[in-house]
Amino acid sequence: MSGLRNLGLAVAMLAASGGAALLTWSYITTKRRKEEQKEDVIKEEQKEEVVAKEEYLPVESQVAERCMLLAAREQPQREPQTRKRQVLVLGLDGSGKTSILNSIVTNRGNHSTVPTEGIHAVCITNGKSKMEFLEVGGSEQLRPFWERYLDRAFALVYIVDSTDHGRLPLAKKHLHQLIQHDSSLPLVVLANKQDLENAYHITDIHDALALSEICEERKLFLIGTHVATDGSELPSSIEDTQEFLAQLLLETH
Ligand SMILES: Nc1nc2c(ncn2[C@@H]2O[C@H](COP(=O)(O)OP(=O)(O)OP(=O)(O)O)[C@@H](O)[C@H]2O)c(=O)[nH]1
Ligand SMILES: [Mg+2]
Repeated sequence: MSGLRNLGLAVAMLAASGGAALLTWSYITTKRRKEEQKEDVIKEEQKEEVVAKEEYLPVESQVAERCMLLAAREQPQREPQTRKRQVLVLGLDGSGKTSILNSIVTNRGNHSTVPTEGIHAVCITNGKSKMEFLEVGGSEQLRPFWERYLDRAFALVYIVDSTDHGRLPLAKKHLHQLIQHDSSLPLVVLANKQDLENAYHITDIHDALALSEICEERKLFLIGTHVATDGSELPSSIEDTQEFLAQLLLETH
């Protein structure tokens, strides 16, 4: 629109005062272009500052840093901001988020023994599709940060410890608060630790989390999972979750 306006202005000036006006106009537009370029640089710098500020929490894993470096090297051109490749992984502390992510990365049962004190990111490349999983620790101090990461995600994976009966109401409260922020974000609930004897069955988890109250328009899945303790092969439930997310990513873009 402003290009058209400039052209109209140039034609009018030419008609009125000949070639000198064209030179004047081209000088003005060159100057304006330089000013615009300068503004672009300033805007880019401001944007980077915002992105830096948005990294609220220390990145725990070196895998994440490597993943980000690789991503930066592989993609000289920035992807459009609308292209979301991130799966946000949330759930109360001890529910098994890191253990599940470690198992996906190593392709076998891989338990975590260290609570996540910030964020933990892993990058999975499957053929041409690349997906980032971002876990934010589930401790009480970190839960207020959870919702800040929702905007970047194309799906939310919410993990519950199926044996932590006493804290299911708390897990439910946080889940319902989170999904209020985005009415269409696909939700995958993993009822983890199904290997343990006292684990609630997924139908009990369905009821305890009041999943029937979640709007029908949202894609919602509930899967029973466990992480093998003996380092054996990735349980099929986790493989299915991974495949399902890859499919969701394809559908979303
Ligand atoms: N038996 C069994 N134990 C599990 C399973 N998944 C995780 N655990 C154990 O549960 C504990 C917590 O697992 P984490 O993966 O660290 O849990 P988290 O959700 O990442 O916890 P935070 O990082 O503190 O939010 C660890 O001792 C794991 O070994 C599972 O499927 N079965
Ligand atoms: Mg963790």
